[in-house]
Amino acid sequence: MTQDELKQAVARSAIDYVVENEIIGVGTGSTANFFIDELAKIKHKIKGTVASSEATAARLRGHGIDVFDLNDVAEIAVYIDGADEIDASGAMIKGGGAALTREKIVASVSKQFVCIADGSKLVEVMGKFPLPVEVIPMARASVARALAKLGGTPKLRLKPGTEEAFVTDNGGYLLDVAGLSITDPKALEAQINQIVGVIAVGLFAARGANVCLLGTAEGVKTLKF
Ligand SMILES: O=C[C@H](O)[C@H](O)[C@H](O)COP(=O)(O)O
Repeated sequence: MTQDELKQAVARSAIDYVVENEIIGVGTGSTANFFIDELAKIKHKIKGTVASSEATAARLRGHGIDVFDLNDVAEIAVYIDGADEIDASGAMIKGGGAALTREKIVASVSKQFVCIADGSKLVEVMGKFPLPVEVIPMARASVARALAKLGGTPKLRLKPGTEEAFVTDNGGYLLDVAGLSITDPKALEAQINQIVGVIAVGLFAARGANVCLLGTAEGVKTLKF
């Protein structure tokens, strides 16, 4: 099976976690896109969605699915999203698709977090995938120095094919931090949150996944945390 087929399989399985007549939080990225396409088939069964990025909002609306502003929503039944890495405790690295801050906000108000990923995303120790950190542009260099002190090698994310900084939906910059071996994700998340100028870190440990649907050649495996 190709990686896309594995992603499609978990996206299909995630439909079982959609709560009828409720608001669904929707993530960002290639796996989340497959989920959106599946959600479109049962759109009449849900109240609507909250999106974690402009790209996701556009794809949802393109399917005729209602997208609410989070400020108009009191509660989200379930948040469904991909991950760049996930460990055995349900902690994740996210933000490869640049949406980490809004993803973290939507996840924080959701009763359940269902992570959908192909099997290659499950790792023993996270950190091989560079950890994305969203920063206020003027603090790019000072935050980079603080991250280097934690043992990482931060690199400013650029717009593909240019020398210009990539700008997020929130007007932030992204530092992708390589070389970390994340043995205590909760502690590192708390430490990075303390750095002045950080908007959000793509480490989802304090609020990790409740369930992970993992696409493997033997079928979709369900991990519960
Ligand atoms: O910002 C993007 C998100 O955190 C994605 O969920 C993550 O990058 C995984 O993306 P994909 O499903 O494309 O591998």
